[in-house]
Amino acid sequence: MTELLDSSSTAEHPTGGTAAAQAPLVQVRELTMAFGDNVVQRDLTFDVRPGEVLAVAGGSGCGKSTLLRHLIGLQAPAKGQVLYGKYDLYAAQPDVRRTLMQTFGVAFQAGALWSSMTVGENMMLPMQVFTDMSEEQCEQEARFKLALVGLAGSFDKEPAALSGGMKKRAAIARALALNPALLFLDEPSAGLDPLSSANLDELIMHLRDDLGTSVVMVSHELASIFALADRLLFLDAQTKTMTALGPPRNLLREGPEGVRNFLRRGAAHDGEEE
Ligand SMILES: Nc1ncnc2c1ncn2[C@@H]1O[C@H](COP(=O)(O)OP(=O)(O)OP(=O)(O)O)[C@@H](O)[C@H]1O
Repeated sequence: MTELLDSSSTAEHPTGGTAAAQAPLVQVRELTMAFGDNVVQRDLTFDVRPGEVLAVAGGSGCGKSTLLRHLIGLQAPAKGQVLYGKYDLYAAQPDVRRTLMQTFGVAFQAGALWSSMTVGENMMLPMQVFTDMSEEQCEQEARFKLALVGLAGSFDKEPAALSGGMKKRAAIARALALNPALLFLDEPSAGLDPLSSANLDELIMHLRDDLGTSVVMVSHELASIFALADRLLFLDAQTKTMTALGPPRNLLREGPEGVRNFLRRGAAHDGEEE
């Protein structure tokens, strides 16, 4: 497995200190993921660092979405651990696990808004369920989060009235409801036009650079990977394990051949010379 050094790992970071010096938010250790006897990926070991965008890429069916499901507590490992601080997400007591799961936000492809509620009500729901904030505070916070993602005027709208790009932004705003240090996104820009996709990239950059939010993002969009990702985790469908981890530009130059071939398709977007 190629692990290339991250030249930015000692840079000053908005969360304070340096990204490399801080304890990882998530430690994945020798994780094997399977459906019955069908092993999807084995022996995955990596960290999610504070304040980084970690992109997860690889060929179709290699297990990217399955990995996200393991990271957020939806699917137990066949082997190995997903650690949040000192806690193993799958061995923790139910109350600890519930608390851990409130430390991250999730905006998945299928994570559409509830159509029976307005956008604002959708935003307020997690706050009403998980905090003791008053109705007024929830509304204030929901309006703030919508403004953060550029949807200040959408509080009273029905989800059906939003465009594809706006729905994705709204899903991210809802994932931010409890001010998570970590956000999981599954193909955030899939199906968006280039302009909406670039706007979404900017939003993710803003979350990382200005709020210090860590983002783990499954993405097929090479332009987004080069624009956003501090590191790329590459899952190989053939060998069924990770074959590279590092900054995308480093992997483009020095990664294993399969990873270089994968990234080369996107280098043109980035003006990257080989
Ligand atoms: N519920 C399930 N039951 C059995 N096998 C599954 C299930 N979900 C996914 N798989 C299999 O696990 C493997 C990984 O699927 P996954 O959706 O995680 O891949 P992916 O990398 O996200 O794919 P894509 O890029 O096409 O979205 C695939 O072979 C898939 O067929």
